[in-house]
Amino acid sequence: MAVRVVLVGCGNMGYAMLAGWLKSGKLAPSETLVIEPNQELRDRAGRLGSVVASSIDDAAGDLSPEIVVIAVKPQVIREVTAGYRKFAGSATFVSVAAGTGIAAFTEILGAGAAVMRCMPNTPAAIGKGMMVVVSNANVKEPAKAFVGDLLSTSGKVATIDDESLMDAVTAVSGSGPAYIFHFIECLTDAAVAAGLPADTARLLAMQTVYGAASLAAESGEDPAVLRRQVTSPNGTTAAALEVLMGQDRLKTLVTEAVGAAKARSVELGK
Ligand SMILES: NC(=O)C1=CN([C@@H]2O[C@H](COP(=O)(O)OP(=O)(O)OC[C@H]3O[C@@H](n4cnc5c(N)ncnc54)[C@H](OP(=O)(O)O)[C@@H]3O)[C@@H](O)[C@H]2O)C=CC1
Ligand SMILES: O=C(O)[C@@H]1CCC=N1
Repeated sequence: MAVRVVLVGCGNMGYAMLAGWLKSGKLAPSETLVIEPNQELRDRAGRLGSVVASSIDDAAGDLSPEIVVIAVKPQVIREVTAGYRKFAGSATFVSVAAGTGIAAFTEILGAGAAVMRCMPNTPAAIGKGMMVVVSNANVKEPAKAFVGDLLSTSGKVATIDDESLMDAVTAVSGSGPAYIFHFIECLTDAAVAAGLPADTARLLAMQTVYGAASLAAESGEDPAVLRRQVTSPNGTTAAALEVLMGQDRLKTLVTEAVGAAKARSVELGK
């Protein structure tokens, strides 16, 4: 089968998306070409059945991909993207890099290049990702639909028209899984400090976050209502929430954290 999608960079994010796409069956492994210099990561992609190469120049055959997904670090994105200029006339480029704007890509690929920016997150690997997409005017409807279809296999897809919102998106859903993982770490440590064995502590922390997020998502209920349903007057939850919510402690911390991530996204784009 001909290669339809070239994935450039198969680290944490690239692999998470690739795994999601292939698991869905919407793309055959042989329709994906992974360019990744790191042999271990290349082999990992190869085990999913993707065609792999260490550089685009080493990739065999005449390629005419529909989509080129750029999933390398923002620090190397310009030099790496320049190596794919030859596909700019025919393929749609999809960048998942934090910060780097569409204008940076059209500077490198030419003003007529079709460029989409997507901010995914790592739960994409199990089909539970959040992907936010913005496109330039050169992206044609069929390519937009194909990318949207592909991304939807990795989770929920939202489209925005205002690219400047991408810094905030990155700070919330792009980086967000790390905040939740850290919360699980903290709850686990607190459970151990409260006397539970380590494996029980981990199970309780994980299942509680999973259950609470699932209930919030599936019930569609306002999280504040769900919170109140747990909180008996003068009970245990009220005691804990006084610590977390008193003087808006957690809210202040989360707002500061999201602000720091957003500021860093802006910086990465410079
Ligand atoms: N991790 C996440 O949760 C998210 C990441 N992103 C974005 O995704 C992008 C990738 O991040 P992440 O996956 O975490 O980073 P990783 O470092 O895990 O992955 C990037 C990979 O690209 C490889 N690479 C370097 N140069 C080339 C090249 N010329 N051709 C092909 N591959 C190359 C790197 O190899 P080597 O290490 O050997 O240089 C590395 O394996 C970033 O731009 C980030 O902003 C967006 C949303 C979420
Ligand atoms: O930390 C980062 O810069 C990337 C972007 C969003 C998640 N990871």
